[in-house]
Amino acid sequence: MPRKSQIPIRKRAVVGVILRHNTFLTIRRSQQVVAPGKVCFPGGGIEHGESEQQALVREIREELGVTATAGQRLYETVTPWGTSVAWWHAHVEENAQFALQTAEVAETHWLAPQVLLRHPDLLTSNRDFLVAWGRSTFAIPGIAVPPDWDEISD
Ligand SMILES: Nc1nc2c([nH]c(=O)n2[C@H]2C[C@H](O)[C@@H](COP(=O)(O)OP(=O)(O)OP(=O)(O)O)O2)c(=O)[nH]1
Repeated sequence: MPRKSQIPIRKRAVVGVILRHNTFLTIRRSQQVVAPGKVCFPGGGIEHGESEQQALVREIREELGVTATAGQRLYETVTPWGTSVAWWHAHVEENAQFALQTAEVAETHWLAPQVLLRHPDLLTSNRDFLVAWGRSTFAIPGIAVPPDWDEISD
């Protein structure tokens, strides 16, 4: 997905990339939201007057019931449906206990990058994000691109 897009921006969203022991925190979206059952990162729409960091912390609190801190801004994409997505590294405490808002989030899983990339229910825009990471378009602090990445991302 190109970073500079001709697609008109209709909405802005923020996504949290949270790591633990070389795995990503992923959510399975509930059946009641857009893209039901898809697997992606926590996140959501940026409200009027909110910064990306504020939206990131609010969305993670609403969806997972934990307090996150924003790390660095990793990347930016525009989805084919016109949402500008800011991808942020984020942190939660090692022993944080999630309290899921089940109307939005059906379940959480810590997934290795290779598992996430090959996940049959992965949100397509997240595949683009992972492929861009594998091409070193940007780095994610604390995790290296797996050596077999090229073979599995073809
Ligand atoms: N949550 C989330 N959204 C993503 C990811 N990747 C991606 O392209 N998006 C897009 C899908 C949506 O267009 C937008 C935000 O999605 P959303 O459905 O979770 O948020 P929303 O604004 O509809 O709902 P809300 O939580 O703000 O109420 O970002 C991802 O990994 N996680």
